Amino acid sequence: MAQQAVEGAARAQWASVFREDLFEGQAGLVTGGGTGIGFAIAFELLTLGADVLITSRNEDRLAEAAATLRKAFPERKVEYFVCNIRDDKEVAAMITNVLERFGRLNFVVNCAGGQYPAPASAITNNGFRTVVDLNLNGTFAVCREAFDQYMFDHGGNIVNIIATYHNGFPMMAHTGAARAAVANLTETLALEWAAYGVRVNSVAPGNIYSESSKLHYRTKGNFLGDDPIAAAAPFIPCKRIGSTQEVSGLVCFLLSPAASYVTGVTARIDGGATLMSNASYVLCDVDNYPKYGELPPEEDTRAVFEAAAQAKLLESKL
Ligand SMILES: CCCCC/C=C/C(=O)SCCNC(=O)CCNC(=O)[C@H](O)C(C)(C)COP(=O)(O)OP(=O)(O)OC[C@H]1O[C@@H](n2cnc3c(N)ncnc32)[C@H](O)[C@@H]1OP(=O)(O)O
Ligand SMILES: NC(=O)C1=CN([C@@H]2O[C@H](COP(=O)(O)OP(=O)(O)OC[C@H]3O[C@@H](n4cnc5c(N)ncnc54)[C@H](OP(=O)(O)O)[C@@H]3O)[C@@H](O)[C@H]2O)C=CC1
Repeated sequence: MAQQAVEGAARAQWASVFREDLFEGQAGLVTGGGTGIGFAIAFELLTLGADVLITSRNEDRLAEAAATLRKAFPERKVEYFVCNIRDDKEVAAMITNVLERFGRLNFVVNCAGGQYPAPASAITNNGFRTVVDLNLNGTFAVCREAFDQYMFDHGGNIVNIIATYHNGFPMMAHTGAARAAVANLTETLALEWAAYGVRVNSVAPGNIYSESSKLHYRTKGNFLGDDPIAAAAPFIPCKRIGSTQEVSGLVCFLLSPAASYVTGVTARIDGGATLMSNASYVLCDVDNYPKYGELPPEEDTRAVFEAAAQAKLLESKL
């Protein structure tokens, strides 16, 4: 969700599909909560009654996001804390800080992460290590600190945002390996921590419309122009990319009591994209697939379909 779009927007415009008091009395943490998917999750959790601390490296962006959230939710506690999740000491201090401010840590959403696109042969060892450090080691450090400092005694709920690494991840070898490892970590933690009343799940988004995803592949010289994530639409079964609100809805479900019997899963949210492995099946046109949340303007999507058709990568148009 573009932060600017929320600024000044009527709160009802972003209303959640869930019950308004779903997370009343709860408090928790969203890493990467100042931008994109993390911001949408923080926004929805606040909508549903929770107090939220957002964290990431860039203080200016965090402060701006927190100000926007406080304006939208004056009755809630919105806090921020600068933390590089690749630094173990900063992670420990960040979890301590959440507990000092809220006195509890009912949920953690690990949304901080990322990578750069490059063919495997062009990824240096240090580049690979850096991306693994961010997405795997950083996520582990946050989970373990949250457990040691609070959830061991009180139970809790963790959702890790990863990515659809399934069937390999061309141009993303580092993040594919790290995200697959987090999916496995999710299963192990779910097993070990069930006895403590802690659920641990992952959400694996496919192509999602966010400010940074638009920029993500630009260096690749993609044939479909400025928004390569959106350019994937013709090749996804539902023929569109996803919104940050759709990811947030799934996270809120997993954090809710309706998911009490769900632990250790990785839920894909990709419009069916990772099912595209059957060479004998050609995607049909789609004109009535449901939409939810902020998506690219219709004319941009149409342009993407026309460009794909012109490049003879697609027979049909939208
Ligand atoms: C179907 C699903 C589609 C999935 C699409 C996914 C979309 C998204 O994820 S959108 C979110 C995107 N947001 C981010 O990725 C933000 C976070 N990313 C980063 O901060 C960087 O990418 C980072 C993980 C590499 C960390 O950056 P930083 O700490 O600044 O790293 P260094 O500058 O110290 O570099 C370390 C190492 O990595 C090499 N490197 C960094 N960037 C690139 C690049 N663009 N191309 C090639 N190599 C890069 C860098 O050169 C260093 O290696 P050495 O040179 O060997 O030392
Ligand atoms: N958008 C998409 O299509 C997809 C996104 N994803 C993943 O979902 C997550 C959110 O993506 P999205 O919202 O689109 O992109 P963003 O770039 O907006 O989100 C990444 C967030 O992680 C934070 N972050 C990055 N590195 C660190 C670090 N070392 N320590 C703490 N925080 C850090 C960034 O803040 P700061 O720079 O201030 O540290 C930023 O808030 C990411 O993990 C992304 O890879 C997965 C699949 C698809």
